[in-house]
Amino acid sequence: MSSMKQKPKSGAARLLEIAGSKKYMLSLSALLAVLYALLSLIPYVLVYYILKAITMPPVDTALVLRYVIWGIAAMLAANAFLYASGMASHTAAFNILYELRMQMAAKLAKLPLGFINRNNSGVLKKIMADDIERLENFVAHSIPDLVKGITLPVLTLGYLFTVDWRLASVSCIPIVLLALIIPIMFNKKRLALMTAYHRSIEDMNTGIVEFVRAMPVIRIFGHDAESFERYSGRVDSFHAMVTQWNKESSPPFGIFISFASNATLPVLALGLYLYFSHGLQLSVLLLFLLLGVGYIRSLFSLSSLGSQLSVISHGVKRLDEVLFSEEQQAEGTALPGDGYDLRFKQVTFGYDENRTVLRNVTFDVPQGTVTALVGPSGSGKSTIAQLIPRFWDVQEGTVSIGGTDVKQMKPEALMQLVSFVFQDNFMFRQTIYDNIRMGMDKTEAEVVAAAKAAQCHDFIMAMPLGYQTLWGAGGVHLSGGEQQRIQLARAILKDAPVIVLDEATAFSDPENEFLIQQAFGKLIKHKTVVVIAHRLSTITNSDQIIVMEQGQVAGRGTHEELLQECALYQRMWDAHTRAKSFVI
Ligand SMILES: Nc1ncnc2c1ncn2[C@@H]1O[C@H](COP(=O)(O)OP(=O)(O)OP(=O)(O)O)[C@@H](O)[C@H]1O
Repeated sequence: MSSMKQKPKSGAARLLEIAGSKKYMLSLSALLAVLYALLSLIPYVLVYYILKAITMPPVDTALVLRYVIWGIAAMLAANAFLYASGMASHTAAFNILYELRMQMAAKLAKLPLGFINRNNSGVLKKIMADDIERLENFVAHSIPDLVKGITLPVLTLGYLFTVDWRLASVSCIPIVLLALIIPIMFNKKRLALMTAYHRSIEDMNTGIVEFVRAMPVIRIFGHDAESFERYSGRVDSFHAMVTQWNKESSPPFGIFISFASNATLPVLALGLYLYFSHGLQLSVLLLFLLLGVGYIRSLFSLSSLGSQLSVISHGVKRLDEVLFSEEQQAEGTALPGDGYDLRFKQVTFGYDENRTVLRNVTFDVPQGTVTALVGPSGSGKSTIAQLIPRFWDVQEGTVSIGGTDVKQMKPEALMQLVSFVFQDNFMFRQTIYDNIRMGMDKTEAEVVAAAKAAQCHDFIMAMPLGYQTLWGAGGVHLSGGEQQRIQLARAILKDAPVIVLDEATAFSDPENEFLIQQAFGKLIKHKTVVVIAHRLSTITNSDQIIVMEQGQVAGRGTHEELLQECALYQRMWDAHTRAKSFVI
């Protein structure tokens, strides 16, 4: 399989490159498909000999019987070869699927974690499961079909030319037609249309999923499917695309289908003429009526191969976008340095080359202190947070903990150092106990102590099997606030010296606010903490507040200092106090 560093090929070339990794298996499958094609012709040829024998008395019954036996034997052998060819191509296909999935998994492990967050799990699942699965179709079916589709007509027509060149020439009409139509069907314009068509199917599917997810909001605001533009727009554009596709592809395809379906007529017309006026043998005429059009079926499968390939290539393109995307820089080997001071030094970062999101950001978070990040939406707070556990790598400057650049640190050591409390509460389908322990090397007493500190113990004990209750099993339900506290229990158990926390996680649920604040207090005690703040009142006591504005540090200090010195902070504080006095 190709090196991850080269630029990927595209279309059929890339498909063949992928298939090429199991060359021998596929060559075997192709060879067996050729043998199938050869043997599957024999019964027809024997029927011709039988007809010849019985139309020319005296009939040699022993010979006819021999022909019948050979015919049956050839038919059985042909099917055995077809089976073996399918087995070989399927074995190759499943091996390729396995390898690609392993490559994808290995690649995902090397990509920045932020890449996985950005491409939501649904998209990655689609690539790893559906797009790779489609390749099975190409390798296991399309390649043998292609071999059969070419070999069978060539062998058939080759043989027919040895019997009667005039009728054989007329039998070639469908092939000539296909040769003329294929370049028209698959010209650049149609290929582009085909790609647009598949993209429009995907857009529509995404629109459908969004529509279903957004149903409560849509209903509350009194909308329906038509007024939900993202849905209706996509359905409309799919409809327009199908109409255009039909308009463009129907004429050439229609011509081919109607000629190919009536291919018997010219053979029959010429055959009858030759039979009545040039003494053509009846057996020859029947042979051509059987074989002269019999090979057309395999041409039909060839004609649909093009559109199948386009669907598969589209999926492989998406797969390659992951397989060839830039990996995180080589893993560091350094162990954490002294202490847990966190330092951003002249950090510049953008998610892509075209747009800088953080510009020259410098600040220190001394060990054991709390720093709050505030600023308008989109100012870069979450981006700063994500750079600490190296979800992304900075383009310029350094992020260091205890004096060691996080890029130089051993990834496992960095992960030990930092707890990142996400906004999404992710629960695994396993017991509550394992959901807290998360594979960490901790004792049961430690797990329970963490659950108690996070104010989870009581509601866990009220569940049917306590800590051993399976999350996701029927009837097990936890409120949003309870799930947040489980998340805090995980972080407390991990006991990492650096904590990155999205304030929304800690305080978003008013009912649980008191309990969550208690858990939060236990979590951050004596830790180096960076908190992304959404409500200013909760962070006025922080040791330090960093005010972000359009990716730059606009102010730094304590609440009182910033009220004196930072105009943006003053405006934010005013807005906050006004909002608090707003009563419905
Ligand atoms: N994964 C991503 N890929 C590309 N751009 C991103 C990504 N995440 C954020 N951005 C962009 O980076 C900029 C800073 O976003 P960021 O989420 O850091 O801001 P924020 O201050 O945390 O905003 P909020 O308070 O709304 O969460 C925004 O313009 C945003 O559109």
